[in-house]
Amino acid sequence: MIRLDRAGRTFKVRRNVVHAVRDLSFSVAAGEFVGCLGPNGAGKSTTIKMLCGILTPTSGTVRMAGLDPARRRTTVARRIGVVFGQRTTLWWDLPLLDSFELCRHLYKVDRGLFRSRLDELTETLDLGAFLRTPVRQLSLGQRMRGDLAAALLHAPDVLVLDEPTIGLDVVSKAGIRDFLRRVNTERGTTVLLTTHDLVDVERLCRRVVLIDHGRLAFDGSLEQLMATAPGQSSIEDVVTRLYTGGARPPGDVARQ
Ligand SMILES: Nc1ncnc2c1ncn2[C@@H]1O[C@H](COP(=O)(O)OP(=O)(O)OP(=O)(O)O)[C@@H](O)[C@H]1O
Repeated sequence: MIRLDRAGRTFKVRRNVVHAVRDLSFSVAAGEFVGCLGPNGAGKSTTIKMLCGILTPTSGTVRMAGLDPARRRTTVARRIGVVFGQRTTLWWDLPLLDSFELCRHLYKVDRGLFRSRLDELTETLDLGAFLRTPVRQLSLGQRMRGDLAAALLHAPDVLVLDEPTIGLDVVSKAGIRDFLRRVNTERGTTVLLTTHDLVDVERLCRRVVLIDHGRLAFDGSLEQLMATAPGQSSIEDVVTRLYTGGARPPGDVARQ
């Protein structure tokens, strides 16, 4: 469903080249729930942006549902749902319901299907009390639930999540995790989740890919991840060890 083959992305910053992602290869099969980990500046968001077609790789190839996201952006957009936890995709001044209606138009979702999906999402994400509230007046937790609903209204095959639990309290996080688990197990939606919250990973992901300095540093099951540091009992200790293993400054910068 998702495939990166030696994908790379550089950015020119004045006279420097930043290698945000380099030689990155991994794939995600239909129905998997995969966690994408990495320290700050590792290249996770850049990877996600390439998968969504927001950024074009400067080397290698990226495929989403067999399609090149940069060339087939509209088709790919209909197959995927995306949530950027740090930035809403909803219309700030509009009531949540109007944002959903705009999504319906953008994704050309049949009115009857939209109604039934909206009813289902309203119930499972408990949106009823604030459907008519402008997005700018929503709390972070309410807004995140709204963003998740917007990402799923067109029933995508793949859900790509960039830090969807950032800033949420423990109860809100638990609710979102429960919802995501159900989306994956009951609907069979493929999920790629980037997060710094290791509880998200422990509770949701059967497999983990770890990116460090733009490169793949680990790809395996949660059990295999834990086995990389025998004697460490918590995932936090294991991941800290992996992050600090070959520590280099973030954002590997090479002089041109
Ligand atoms: N548009 C851009 N222009 C220049 N450099 C960029 C750009 N976007 C990302 N970078 C750089 O690429 C590297 C990877 O950034 P990216 O946002 O992908 O990391 P990340 O793993 O998502 O980090 P975080 O966990 O902090 O969100 C960083 O060094 C960052 O500064």
